[in-house]
Amino acid sequence: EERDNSYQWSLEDFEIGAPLGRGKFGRVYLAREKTTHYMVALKTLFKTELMKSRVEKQALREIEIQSHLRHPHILQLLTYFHDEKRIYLVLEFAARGELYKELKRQPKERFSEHLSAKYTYQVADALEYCHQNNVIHRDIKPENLLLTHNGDIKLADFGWSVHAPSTKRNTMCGTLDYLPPEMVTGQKYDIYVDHWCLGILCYEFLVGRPPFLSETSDETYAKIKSVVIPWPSQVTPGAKDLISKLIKRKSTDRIPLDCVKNHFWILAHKDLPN
Ligand SMILES: Cn1ncc2ncnc(NCCc3cnc(NC(=O)Nc4cccc(C(F)(F)F)c4)s3)c21
Repeated sequence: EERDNSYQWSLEDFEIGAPLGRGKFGRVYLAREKTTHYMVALKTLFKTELMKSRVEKQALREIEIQSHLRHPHILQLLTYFHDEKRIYLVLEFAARGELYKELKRQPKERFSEHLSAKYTYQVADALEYCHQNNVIHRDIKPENLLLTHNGDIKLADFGWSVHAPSTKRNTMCGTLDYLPPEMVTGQKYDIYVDHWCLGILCYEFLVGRPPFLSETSDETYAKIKSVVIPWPSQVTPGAKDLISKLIKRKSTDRIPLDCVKNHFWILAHKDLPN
């Protein structure tokens, strides 16, 4: 039977498969839509958990933001529904899973210049599209990047995204390593927070750990505010040039995303065979 847009999806429409991951608020399962056998990722969010952490508005904002974004490197929110206990996000399935697991699987837990440039390019492309739609992702890190069966990037989890500009705090403590100075000091911030995170991300791809990683969060904060980047030998001059142009204290000094996509180091490495 035809399903028009008013069709109400429910759990009965899906066969639930293996768990794909777990988060604070619920789990992600591989699932198959019964009539088309289309594979999806089904993310469950427990309403009680969302209410306890007072993030239910955020869930609605994510659904609102995600349902208007369409881009090859953004994980698509296909639809959503809820029952008395949970909200369900029906997401595009990224068959090669979480990028950070791929990073840890690498011989020296870091990517080649080719993969680092390819992934940095694809994230920049997705962020440029988000910013054109006035959306700041705010939570760019390897844990929020997924890989398709072709090995292409899907930017996921808009659970923390907001419309620019904003002063909303990233109240849930994830890793501090990706926080830019303006968010650490609670100032107003804008789309350029994503540029900072892209620089941290590119560094982590090449080195295997973020530049300000420290034993304690106080040390991490201090390093973020100092913006002193350690440069291990494997970071080539081209990569250092790009990263240094993104990890800038003054948000408006961070180069635009189209300059990232056209940077000589990106162009020299993004299309090379592995
Ligand atoms: C692991 N894995 N492997 C393959 C694969 N394919 C697709 N997806 C996967 N995983 C799910 C990726 C996500 C996409 N969007 C998300 N969105 C979210 O988690 N939102 C969210 C969370 C907590 C709190 C809030 C709230 F309420 F505060 F807003 C919102 S998670 C896959």
